[in-house]
Amino acid sequence: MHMIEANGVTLHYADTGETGLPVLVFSNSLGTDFRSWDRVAKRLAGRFRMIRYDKRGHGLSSAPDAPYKMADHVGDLAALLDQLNTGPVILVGLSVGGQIAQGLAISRPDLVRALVLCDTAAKIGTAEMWQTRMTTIETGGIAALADPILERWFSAEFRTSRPAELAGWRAMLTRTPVQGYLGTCAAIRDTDFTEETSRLSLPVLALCGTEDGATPPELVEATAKLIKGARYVPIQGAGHLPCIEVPDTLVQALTDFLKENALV
Ligand SMILES: O=C(O)CC1=CCC(=O)O1
Repeated sequence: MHMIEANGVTLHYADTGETGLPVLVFSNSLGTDFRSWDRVAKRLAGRFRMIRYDKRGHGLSSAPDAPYKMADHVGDLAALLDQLNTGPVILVGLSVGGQIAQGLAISRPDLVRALVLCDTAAKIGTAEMWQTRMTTIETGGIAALADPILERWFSAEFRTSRPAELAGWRAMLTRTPVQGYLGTCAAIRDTDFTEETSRLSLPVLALCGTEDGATPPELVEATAKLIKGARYVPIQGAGHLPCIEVPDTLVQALTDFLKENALV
C-alpha cells in the first residue's frame, strides 16, 4: 500500500511498472476507487509505468468535509505527480476523473502529454440535477440511489449476467464516504470546462460506452469535437464503466491511439 501527503490530503495510490517506461496515469469516477482500473492495468502490465490513485473522498484517501472544488481534485493530482517525479504523462480519466484530467491539462500542461477522456464531458449534468442528488444522499445515504446509479454504470446485459460482480461494485459505491461523495458531487456541479477544454492542444482520445446512461455518447462526442484533432471512439455494449465491463476493448482503443500518435 502506498500513501502520500499531497495538497493537504493523504492519497492512496499504486505505482507499478519500471521507471523509464511511458507513464500512464488513471483517474476514476464518482463513487469508485482505483480498483476500477485493475483489469486494464493487468492487460497493460510490462509495457507502462502505471499510476492509479484514490481521489480525495474515495477509497483509502482522506475524506475531508464536503464541499470540494474541481481545483482541489486537480491540485491533488498535480501534487501527486510532482512528488512522484513522473514528468509528462498519458492521462486517462473516467467521468469526474476525466474532468480532473481536463483540469490538469489546462492548468499544468507540463504534466500531460496526451489525454484519454473516457465517459466524461467538459460539463456533466446540470447544477439542479447534482443538487437534487446531494439532497437525496444527505437524507438517505448513497444506498438510496444505488439502483439508478448501477443502471447507468453497467449495461443491462452485465447487470443480469454477472450478479456477483454487480454486488461487489454496489458495495464499492455504497461504502464510499458520504462526505467524499457529496464533496465530489459539488465539484462536478460547479464545473464547466467548455471554454478551457476547447483551447487544449495535445493528442486526445475520447471513448464512451454505447449504453452509458450517465455521460451519453452524444455528450462525450460533443466534448471531443471541442478539441482540435481529438478522436472519438464508441465502445460497443458497455455502460459508464468500460474499464470494468469490456477492458479488452478499452485497451485496444487506447493502445491503437498511443501507437498512432507515436506515444509508445
Ligand atoms: O454516478 C453517476 O451517475 C455516474 C457519474 C457521473 C459523474 C461521475 O464521475 O460518475
